[in-house]
Amino acid sequence: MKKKDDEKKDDETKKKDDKAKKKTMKRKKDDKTKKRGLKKDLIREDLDREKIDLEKKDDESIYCVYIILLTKKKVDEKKKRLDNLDNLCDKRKYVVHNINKQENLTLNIQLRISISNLQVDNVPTGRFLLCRVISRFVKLYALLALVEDPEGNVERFALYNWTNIPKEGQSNIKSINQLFLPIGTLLVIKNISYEYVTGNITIIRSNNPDDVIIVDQNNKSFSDVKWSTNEKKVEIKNADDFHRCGNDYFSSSNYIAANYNYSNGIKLEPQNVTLLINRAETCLRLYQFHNALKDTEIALMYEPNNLIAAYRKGKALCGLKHYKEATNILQNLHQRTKEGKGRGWIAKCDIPEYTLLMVSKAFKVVFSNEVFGTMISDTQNDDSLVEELTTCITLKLIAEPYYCQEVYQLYDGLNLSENEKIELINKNEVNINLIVHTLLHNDFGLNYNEFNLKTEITGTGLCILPSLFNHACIDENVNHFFLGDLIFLRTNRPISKGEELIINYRNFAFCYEERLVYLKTMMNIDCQCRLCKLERSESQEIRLRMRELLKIYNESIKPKLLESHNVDPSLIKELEDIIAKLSSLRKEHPDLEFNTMELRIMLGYAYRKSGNNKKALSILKEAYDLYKTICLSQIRVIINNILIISLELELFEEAKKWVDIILKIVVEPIMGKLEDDKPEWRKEALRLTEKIYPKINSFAETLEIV
Ligand SMILES: C[S@@+](CC[C@H](N)C(=O)[O-])C[C@H]1O[C@@H](n2cnc3c(N)ncnc32)[C@H](O)[C@@H]1O
Repeated sequence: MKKKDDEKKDDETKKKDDKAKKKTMKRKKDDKTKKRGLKKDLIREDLDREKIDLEKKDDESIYCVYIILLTKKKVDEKKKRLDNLDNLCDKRKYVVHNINKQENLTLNIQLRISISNLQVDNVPTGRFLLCRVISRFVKLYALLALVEDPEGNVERFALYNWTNIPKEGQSNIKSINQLFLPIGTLLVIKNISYEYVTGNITIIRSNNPDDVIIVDQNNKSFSDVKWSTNEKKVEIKNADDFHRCGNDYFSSSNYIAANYNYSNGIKLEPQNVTLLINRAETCLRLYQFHNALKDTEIALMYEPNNLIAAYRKGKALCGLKHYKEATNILQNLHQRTKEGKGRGWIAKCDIPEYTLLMVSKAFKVVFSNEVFGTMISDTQNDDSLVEELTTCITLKLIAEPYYCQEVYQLYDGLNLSENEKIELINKNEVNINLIVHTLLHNDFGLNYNEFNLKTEITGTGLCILPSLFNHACIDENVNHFFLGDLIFLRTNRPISKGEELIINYRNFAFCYEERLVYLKTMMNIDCQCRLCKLERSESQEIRLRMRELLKIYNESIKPKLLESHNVDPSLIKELEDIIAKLSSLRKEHPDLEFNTMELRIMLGYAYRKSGNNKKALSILKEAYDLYKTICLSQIRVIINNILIISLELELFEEAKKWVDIILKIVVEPIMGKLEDDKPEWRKEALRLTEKIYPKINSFAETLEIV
């Protein structure tokens, strides 16, 4: 019975509990509905009002609604302002509050520090950074944005310890979408710490909101400060300007600023493939693989055969660890390029003759007089020069490892897999093997060992952008020329849009076998120039015959001519005979008949030695006419000899004409096309040759040209 009573009691209690539970649930439901109603009301109200008084609300969720609301209202505007940090940031919307007080700005402008003077891991005491926000802030582990200083330096900026839930009773709180932190906000930051985030990526970090002063728009404290980008902004008008500006930042390794400029260009020309693939490269370097992938995919939509876009897409996929997809793309790319030349320069528009394409400062050069303590150069010294260059570059990379990426991006001939290469590039590790191989394929001789010219300083150097030019043994359309450690690249004829820009790596003797050793064995070049094609197509018999004739010249004629005081006329006869035979073997292609070039110079020398200067002169002039459009380096030797003989024959007017010809050959790659009808060019040109080819100046002095 007791048991039954107890059970009854339990039932009643249970019923009461259930009733209470139901009541609580209903109340909760009502609360929720009320809150929803409140939110709806707020949304409705806010749609009508531009500003709401956030400080009055204390419920975090209401702030969230506010942000969503703003997002809805400004969705179009925000789409336009696609920020590159978007992919990294937390997509939930935050309201972040500044809890510091606006300070009275009595800062001494002398204590302002520029971004370029910040040093990693060194807090500059007493100094402050004046900067302005140039990108939207995003909330990641901190609040992140880009800032620029008055000098135009751009850097990442992270604000730590800013609360996103305001504490009760706090005044002076602001949300990131309200009064401060939009693009253009002027900030003063004290106690700045400058750090590496990963690799060589740096960031300005502020740990204490009290160190950040948001300069009121009406505050005139910094009204005298000139902002370099204000001036730039006036100048920048179109996508090309942004492109150029982006490239400038890119070459100084400021990938954030480069990205920012490319993005501005893309806003103006969304279908500009070059801008898209350039921005993709900046994203890759900033480890923003998602963004890089997006850009390359858009670029490939417009230009499905764009190899660079495909290559960068492969790299982005690697970065995202989609290895299978990346391998497919890169293998396909390898297939498409393996018979080609790899990267190179292609004309994007018609380029007129004598256009200066590039003046590039060498990454590093070494000169023969630095290495050997002498001005005299010879072939044995070439290896020592390259060794010295290897040492210098290695030391430079040890001291400044962030330069590794610049050097390692060049072709190295090591056949590393894409991943291995990317890993090496990302590590910034000094790798001697890679440096040696990179130099092997990219070093530039500063002066070639020319026929008996032993008075010039030679040298060798590594140049980054010029290293992307491919080679042709003849018909190169770009000439390159060194002045100190600057390399000048100038077109030597009009170039049409789409044509490849080509240089001649080495103007050495045009003997096929000799060239083949250099091209195939050393440089891994399967040259398809007119000359190489012709030589490949010639029969074995013709080749053997040529070799035989050249052997006779080298072994039994040349040494005798050089050594003997009196030239035996039969030697001259023999030499003429060989020249005639060699020419007849190429009679169908007289313009590609280079085997006789040295022989013709030697014939002129022989006639001069035997006292027949007139004959010597006519032989050399004939040689000049044959090769003047093709072989620049040897042409200088021919003209030198013509000049010497003309002076000996006292043909002064003629000699002056030849001084003009050689002056132009030497200085036009640097100065551009010289106009005959403006005689003042001679003075300028001779000032230049004094430094680079003083031999001409001694001729000019003898002839009293200046
Ligand atoms: C100085 S790099 C030139 C840029 C290189 N194409 C790249 O992708 O970085 C020299 C290398 O380019 C390639 N190259 C240059 N000219 C070439 C040509 N005419 N034919 C084939 N490959 C060439 C060879 O692999 C050579 O070792």
